[in-house]
Amino acid sequence: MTDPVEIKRGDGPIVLGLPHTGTYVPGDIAAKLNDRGRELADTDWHIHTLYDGLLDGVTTVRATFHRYVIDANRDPEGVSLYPGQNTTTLVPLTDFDGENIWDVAPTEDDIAYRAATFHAPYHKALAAELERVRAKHGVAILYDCHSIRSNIPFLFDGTLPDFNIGTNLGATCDPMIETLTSEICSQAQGYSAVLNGRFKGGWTTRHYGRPEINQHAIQMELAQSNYLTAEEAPWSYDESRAAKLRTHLTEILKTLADLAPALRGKS
Ligand SMILES: N=CN[C@@H](CCC(=O)O)C(=O)O
Repeated sequence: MTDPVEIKRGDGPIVLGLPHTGTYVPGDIAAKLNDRGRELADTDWHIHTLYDGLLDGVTTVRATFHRYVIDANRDPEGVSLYPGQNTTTLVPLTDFDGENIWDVAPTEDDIAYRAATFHAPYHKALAAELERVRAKHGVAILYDCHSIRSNIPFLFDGTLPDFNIGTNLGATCDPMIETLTSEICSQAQGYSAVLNGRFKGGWTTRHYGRPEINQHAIQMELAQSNYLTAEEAPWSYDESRAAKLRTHLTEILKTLADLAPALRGKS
């Protein structure tokens, strides 16, 4: 079986989480998806490529499995990310358009198996890397990397801003982290940005973001139109759009890495 998690260790204070860029679906689970589900439309396409090589010393923790197997950015206890609003669940029953993705719906036993086999190893690795980095630097900053189509009426009205920064209303990181990130995004020419808009940070950001122990987390949800040729299959990577976006992502990551020593011991 494909290893559920890929780790690249660096010696710096930043850890990139990549929960949704994996496309691995074991054959027995793929056989239960319907044709629509097998399109894997809700992948954070090419996000690992987009962030590759932007920051020296960065650590990356990447789930190789697809979010339709089990969603690494959802509470393993099954608690909804946005109670009362349309969202997708731990093992999603629908895609982001609210359409059924299964021919054979997952049972409670299926969910428990996938939680133990995929979700838990990913988070064991992510927690261990954050611990390692924090022991070395006295501080760790988790930057959770995401992307999504910019028009999804089932999830939100209108068109999503280009940079969607989530800190669960400031709870998951030191204020300087969200302030500096927001400033860079707002000043990026030709892009729009919002802090804690529709996307406030998923379970990963909320779970690991503990400023009181010098462990900070921030989520970046990018509109896919900024680095894909089109927000539809075949989800092709657009080198020239990506190159432009990468300059701003580099500035964010470098700024956070430079900030990290000042956060050590602040709390
Ligand atoms: N691309 C993925 N988006 C995240 C959004 C989480 C959130 O902030 O609500 C997800 O569904 O896990």
